[in-house]
Amino acid sequence: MNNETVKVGLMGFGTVGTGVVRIIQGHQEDLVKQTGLSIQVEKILVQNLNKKRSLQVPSDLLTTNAYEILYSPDIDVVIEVMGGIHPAKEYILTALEQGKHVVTANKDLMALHGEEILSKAKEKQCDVFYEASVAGGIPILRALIESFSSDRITKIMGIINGTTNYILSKMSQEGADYQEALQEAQALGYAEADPTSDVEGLDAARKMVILSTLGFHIPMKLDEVEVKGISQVTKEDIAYAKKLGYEMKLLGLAEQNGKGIEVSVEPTLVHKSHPLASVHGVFNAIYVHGEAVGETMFYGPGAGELPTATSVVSDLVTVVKNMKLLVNGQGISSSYKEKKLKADDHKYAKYFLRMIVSDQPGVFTQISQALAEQNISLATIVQQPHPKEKQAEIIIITHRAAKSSLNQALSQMENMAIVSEIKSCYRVEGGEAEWLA
Ligand SMILES: NC(=O)C1=CN([C@@H]2O[C@H](COP(=O)(O)OP(=O)(O)OC[C@H]3O[C@@H](n4cnc5c(N)ncnc54)[C@H](OP(=O)(O)O)[C@@H]3O)[C@@H](O)[C@H]2O)C=CC1
Ligand SMILES: N[C@@H](CC=O)C(=O)O
Ligand code: NA
Repeated sequence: MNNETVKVGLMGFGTVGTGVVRIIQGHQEDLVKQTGLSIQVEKILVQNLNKKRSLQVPSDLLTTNAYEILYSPDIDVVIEVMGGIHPAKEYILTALEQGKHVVTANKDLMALHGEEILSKAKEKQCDVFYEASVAGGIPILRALIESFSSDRITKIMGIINGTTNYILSKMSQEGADYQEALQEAQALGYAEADPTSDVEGLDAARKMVILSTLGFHIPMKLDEVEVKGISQVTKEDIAYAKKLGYEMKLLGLAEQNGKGIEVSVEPTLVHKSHPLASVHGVFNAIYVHGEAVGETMFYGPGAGELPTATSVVSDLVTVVKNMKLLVNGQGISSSYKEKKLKADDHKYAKYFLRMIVSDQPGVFTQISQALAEQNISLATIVQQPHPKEKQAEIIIITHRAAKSSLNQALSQMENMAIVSEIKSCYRVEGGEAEWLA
């Protein structure tokens, strides 16, 4: 940094990188007013110098040589928006080793190697901020770190993947086809380079690692998150959910009580009276419950060029303000609480079950009995006709039950002669079950 300009090395010039350059250029006057310094993009790392780009920049700004950024004495801050683990991790660690501050949107990396990166930053008295990594444009990480620092958070529940919310909304509202909706999300720049991580829930799981680590002050690990994606969700499931007054959402859930902590990502039926049910398209929302504050909710765009870049550039502004105050690296807090994961018999939820059974007397009784034996009581049980002769479809919504009990009841029902197939089983949040109209 000279007295007037902070120089930035941008690693990645795709969806988010392009937005970062647009915002730094377009909002320069405000940035100068807020920080007292001008911000200049000095170099941009890309893979392919000849690629056609939606934003033109002088050709000497682009490079394929990361060292021109990492070892440049002029560059103060590195913004990593390339994605992936390698070489992004090595680049970030090198940047910190060189005393450069880092802003990243990389949840894959922060979920897996966040501890190592933050501890290197602390050692080097550098900042590392990653607001864009969770829920693109929503300022949720800063809210957890700063705004809730006086409270004890008990539950974080969120729609934190824009791609899957876009797909589920299109399927629910327009009856769109799964593949068609996924392709649209890809064309809009919402999906990851490999969209499997979006649709199989891994992207959301990585974000839940970040949210639960910051919210509960524990070192959460990715393999401790139970993950189920949306690729098995059918149009029938979505239609039944709607009939019963629910929306199908891919929900991330992190909950803690005296029995421990549970963190999961799974398709969930959210009752229409719950604020998360009205979050559609690429929008994300995170519901946070704190012992003192009670219920709060944060809503906004979860992906896309400018929303995500807004978070990146706001992190950059914080770095620059810290540089002026000489306090870089001082705000990094470590996980100081003991982590205890809940066993399945302490994980409670309501469930939606759909199964194909023989259409004969006594079926309801046998199914209800299998559930009652596991101490699971029913809120709703409905029989629907099934196109196959002598078969019927049963839809159940349970009251709150332990996960271990539900699993036992499911395996018992699977072995019953009257049950041909258990089609689906989803967690249910909010509302009371209603009868099918
Ligand atoms: N897209 C979104 O809405 C959001 C994305 N994120 C995260 O932001 C990051 C960036 O995402 P996004 O902008 O969508 O990704 P893109 O695929 O659009 O862009 C990636 C950019 O990085 C460059 N790049 C990739 N690998 C290398 C490498 N090894 N060496 C040099 N350059 C490389 C590419 O170069 P080239 O252009 O030459 O191919 C490209 O410019 C990811 O971590 C993503 O998870 C977070 C929130 C929202
Ligand atoms: N692929 C992600 C992008 C933002 O993190 C999503 O769809 O939410
Ligand atoms: Na965010």
